Amino acid sequence: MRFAYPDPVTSPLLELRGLRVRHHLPLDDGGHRLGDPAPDGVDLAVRPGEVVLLLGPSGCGKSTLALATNGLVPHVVDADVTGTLTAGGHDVAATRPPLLAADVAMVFQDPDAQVVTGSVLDEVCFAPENLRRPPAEVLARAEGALRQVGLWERRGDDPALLSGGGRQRLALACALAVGARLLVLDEPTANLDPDGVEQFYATLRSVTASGERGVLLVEHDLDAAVEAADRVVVLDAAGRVATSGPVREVLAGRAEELAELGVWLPTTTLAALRLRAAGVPIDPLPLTPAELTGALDAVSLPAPVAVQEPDVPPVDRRDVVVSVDHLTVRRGGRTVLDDVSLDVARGDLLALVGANGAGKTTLAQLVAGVLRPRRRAVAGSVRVGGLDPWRADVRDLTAAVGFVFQNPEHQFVTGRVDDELAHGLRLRGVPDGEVVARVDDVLDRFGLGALRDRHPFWLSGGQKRRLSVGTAIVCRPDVLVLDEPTYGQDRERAVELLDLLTTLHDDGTTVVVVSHDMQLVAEHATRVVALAGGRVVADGSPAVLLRDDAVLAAAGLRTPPLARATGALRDPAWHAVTRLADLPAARLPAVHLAGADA
Ligand SMILES: Nc1ncnc2c1ncn2[C@@H]1O[C@H](COP(=O)(O)OP(=O)(O)OP(=O)(O)O)[C@@H](O)[C@H]1O
Ligand SMILES: Nc1ncnc2c1ncn2[C@@H]1O[C@H](COP(=O)(O)OP(=O)(O)OP(=O)(O)O)[C@@H](O)[C@H]1O
Repeated sequence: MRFAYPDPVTSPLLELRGLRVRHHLPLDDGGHRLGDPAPDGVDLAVRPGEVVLLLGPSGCGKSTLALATNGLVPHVVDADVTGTLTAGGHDVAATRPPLLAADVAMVFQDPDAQVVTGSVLDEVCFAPENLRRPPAEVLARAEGALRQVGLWERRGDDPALLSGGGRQRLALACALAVGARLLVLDEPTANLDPDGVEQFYATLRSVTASGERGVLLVEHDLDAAVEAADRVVVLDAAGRVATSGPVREVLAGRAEELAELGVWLPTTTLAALRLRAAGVPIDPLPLTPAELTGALDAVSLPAPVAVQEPDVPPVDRRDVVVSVDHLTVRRGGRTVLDDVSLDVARGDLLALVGANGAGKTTLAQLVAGVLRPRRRAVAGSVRVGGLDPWRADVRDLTAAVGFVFQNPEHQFVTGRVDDELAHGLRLRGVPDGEVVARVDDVLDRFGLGALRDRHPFWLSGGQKRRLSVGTAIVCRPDVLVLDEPTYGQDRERAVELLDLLTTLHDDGTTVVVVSHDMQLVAEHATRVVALAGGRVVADGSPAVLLRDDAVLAAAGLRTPPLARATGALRDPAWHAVTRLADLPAARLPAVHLAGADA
């Protein structure tokens, strides 16, 4: 018998057998105890030319698995790892992370975690230089990668001065420039605008087209991912493989099962599930808007439940809680807000939308007083609940306005989850008994009770996000400003979070939320303001605005998936349907399919 060498063309680029990871949780005496396993006994393979999508509820071990592929777990993050793991042809357990760098390129869930240099171009050159590629090749690779993600024009800038989406694009460019055969991407589109998401998937297709490279993709937002992925592996809450197989077979074929696990499904699949439950015969389930249009055109449809007011009533001046008056702001030598005037009325649930770098975060932070500009850099003014947020005392300000950062780690100031929640209340002198009651309530609502003594940095991405929202709502401010609050969340948690925001809003809190998720905006916002190049380019009702192609194009946005599907239907009665809640839902199935039930 001849010895068979592994075939470099067809043998997997990544192969896990029985991978089990238990984090080391430090104890006060300097020792550690072991956390629960996540992932737990996972088998998975990525072959050349394939995009494999890894799904599962928050905390099930997706990021840990991703970090294990290049040895960061356990070489940098302490953990017990069992099972076997081969990546890019290396036995990872026996290889130090730097030696894997040429063959395994990674984009972390938190793009800030990987920035090491002072300029965008240097950042992209860094890895290929370290791999000792010739200078001309390094530059050519860097230019190619930066053009692919739309950052070539900003190559001279400091990465710290990019917007959140800009930093995410940079992290992707760095991974591409390495030229590794295996790419491991952990939520790479979470901060990208819809154009960026489209570009990202086009890039992914070109990366795998030659059949030599493969991708492991951890992603919550499936509306775009379904068209690019070949196979799916779904983990359950305990970190075990719940199901795996070709995308269509798993996401459409086992949709009900996945919804029950709390895993995202494409919006169109969710819509079809709801319609099926209301007696509309749709089989098989669609994965894309075009497939949903086709399925609905083939059956006779009941009337939709049109419940959304198409027009936003004019703002009543007596009820203005946030007022932005002719605000112009310069940052890093650029005008990032340009004569913005905006009144937010009590009771608005306002979504601030726009392309990466449009100025959303800057505006949100100025309103919340998190960013206090230098006099020379700003013209115009902001008032929140009668206060000037740039000069007000912090204690007064936290009662008026709460803020949730785009990157949750930017706001943690204590060493324990429960202290983090109590911090703002103690600062304001709230009595101890009430602090305990309010903290327990938030821990409970966000499923963080078992993690109350954990250091905030040792949480999963989704758990950090929930904690950051918790710290803002525990103070019960009149106005709550949130920058991308659902990124990194599984479906169940995102729905819960939005239900909670809707409840707070119904109870009288004014909510301003920055979001790239147009479906989420369609479902929950009562008003949408679109920014482009630092200017307000549209202000109105989601039902109207999110269908207006001219406005969406001007703001670099896209029609949300459900509106895209219904807008193309032959039956015009359905053209106004933008939300899952607009669908007839006579008999909702046991699984809670969306948080927007009217
Ligand atoms: N550095 C760490 N130290 C200790 N425990 C950790 C650390 N990072 C993650 N964990 C824990 O390990 C488990 C798996 O976390 P992981 O980040 O892999 O989950 P995930 O599936 O990526 O979640 P999410 O979708 O919320 O990002 C969680 O229970 C988390 O609290
Ligand atoms: N600290 C800073 N110093 C200088 N310029 C900055 C700073 N932070 C952001 N900018 C620049 O201001 C502009 C607007 O950034 P901002 O973060 O407000 O955009 P955004 O609309 O929130 O984008 P994203 O969707 O990517 O989060 C961008 O050109 C960005 O590069």
